[in-house]
Amino acid sequence: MSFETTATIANFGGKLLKLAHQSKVTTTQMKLNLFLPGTASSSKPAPVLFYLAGLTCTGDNGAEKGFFQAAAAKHNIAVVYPDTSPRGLNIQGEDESYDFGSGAGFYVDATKDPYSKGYKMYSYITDELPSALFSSFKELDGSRVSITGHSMGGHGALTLFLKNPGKYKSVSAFAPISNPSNCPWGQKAFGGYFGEDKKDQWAAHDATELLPKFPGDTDILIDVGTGDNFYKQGQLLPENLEEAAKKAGKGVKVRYQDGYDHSYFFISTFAADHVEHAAKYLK
Ligand SMILES: N[C@@H](CCC(=O)N[C@@H](CS)C(=O)NCC(=O)O)C(=O)O
Repeated sequence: MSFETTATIANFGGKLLKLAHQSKVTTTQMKLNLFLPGTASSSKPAPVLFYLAGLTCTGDNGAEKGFFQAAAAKHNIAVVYPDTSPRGLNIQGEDESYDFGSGAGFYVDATKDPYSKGYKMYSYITDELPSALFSSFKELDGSRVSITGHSMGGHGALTLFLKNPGKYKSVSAFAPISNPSNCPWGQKAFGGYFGEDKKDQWAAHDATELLPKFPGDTDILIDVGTGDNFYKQGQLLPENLEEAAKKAGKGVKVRYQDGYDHSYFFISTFAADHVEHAAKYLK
């Protein structure tokens, strides 16, 4: 599957590519950004960090405001910034709310009509997109891949890692939705994408439920700002994940960052730490 490169932007000694391609699973054109460090070549392919963005975002937010490329260039890591949902499926109501439909795919494969038509972000991110990228860009090393994300994308990073042991070398998250079955954002999304089958379908995409079932130990880095209004409103629930980790004897380090909010000012402050966390496992 071939990509169209719509822009090539010099950045931190490497380049940021703006890409578009046709997706079979979403049935739409999908856009994304790809940062290639200057050192990456077909003879020395770079390991890859996926950054999954949050509600209302596209692949541009992280690339423009996350400040990942500076640290990624230093560690010779490529960064992939996918979109957060299909665009333009013309499902009725798809564009009506900021936390469901467009910009809010939740990194799941919807099973409920009408969203089951193309809201397949789980298959897109875990399978179709990496296969397409690794066959098109020989500068990428598809055997060394890590994942991180913010908010809804933090939920995506955690659940994709926990559901696919061995696929990702490491995971970290910024202000992740850590227990979606128990917060308003998650309940709205899972109800709309899966229906009411909480025991199977909801639990299968909930980091707090998945963590105890993960084979082997984990080393999960999470940052949450204490000034984050969504944290204060109970949308993120990192304590539930910490509690599950404690009970199951798994490694989860949540750093509560004093005074930081939910924005990209928070993400950019700690981006280098998350790239370094991935770099430890991508060497
Ligand atoms: N628009 C929503 C907020 C959504 C929001 O904060 N989204 C986060 C991710 S969950 C984000 O990164 N927004 C885009 C940005 O800050 O660049 C509201 O009005 O409450």
